[in-house]
Amino acid sequence: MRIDVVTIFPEYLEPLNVSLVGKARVRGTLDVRVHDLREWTHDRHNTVDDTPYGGGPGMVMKPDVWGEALDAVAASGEGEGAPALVVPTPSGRSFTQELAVELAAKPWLVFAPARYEGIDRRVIDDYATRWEVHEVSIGDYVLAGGEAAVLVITEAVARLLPGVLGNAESHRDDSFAPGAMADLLEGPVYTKPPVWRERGIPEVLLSGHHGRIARWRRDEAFRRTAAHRPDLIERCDPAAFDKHDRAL
Ligand SMILES: COc1cc(COC(=O)c2cn[nH]c2)cc(-c2cccnc2)c1
Repeated sequence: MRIDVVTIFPEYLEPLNVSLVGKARVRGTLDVRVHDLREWTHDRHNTVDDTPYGGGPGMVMKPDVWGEALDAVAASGEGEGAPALVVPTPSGRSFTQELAVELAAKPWLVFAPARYEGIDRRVIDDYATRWEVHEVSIGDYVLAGGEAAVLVITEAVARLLPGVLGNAESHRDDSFAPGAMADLLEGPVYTKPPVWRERGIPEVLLSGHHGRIARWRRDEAFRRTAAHRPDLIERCDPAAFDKHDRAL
């Protein structure tokens, strides 16, 4: 997968050089290119924003600068097919594991994190005639810029790419992974030492009885989900629980 990010804060994307995404880049599984939007300005102050038509607070990012930048990114990928443009915004489609899976199947993502009040609408309207466009929200709050959202989306997508997660970290039983049972939150996890600050481990986990352990984990996940995200319970398919139990 190729990922391009156009931003006025390239240093904000430094975390893409470390950990999971960093290793995937070294291995060649991911080709990540970060571009400074100001490269495509032509004035002395490298201006990327201007006052909003219709008045109102804040500034809007200029369409001409974004257009030149995205055209340059497009030109650098001639023959690689059209990318999907991903614009993090509070007014976008909620980013979920399902959308992460959808984006992980794309060969090329171009991220356009905005600052200020956003990007002139005509940029998205123009690119939507040539590229797939995903306006994506990572949550119901307003950030000063979309760069943090690019880090979140990139990590959630990268870990789904083949070979990116080591054997130790498996996403097979991910919370939110498509599939009725897996829409539960993760239950509690434990590791050595067996006693820590006078706290032991739930007996069932030491029993070696895999069926009982799986049922206990399912029940704990259900309990946690009911407490923190009852909305996810409604999406579960009871038949999947029976199937899960029958497989124990
Ligand atoms: C593309 O337009 C944007 C993008 C962003 C940055 O992304 C987020 O905040 C976000 C992404 N998921 N959840 C939050 C911020 C605004 C904005 C809106 C109103 C006032 N101030 C700023 C507009």
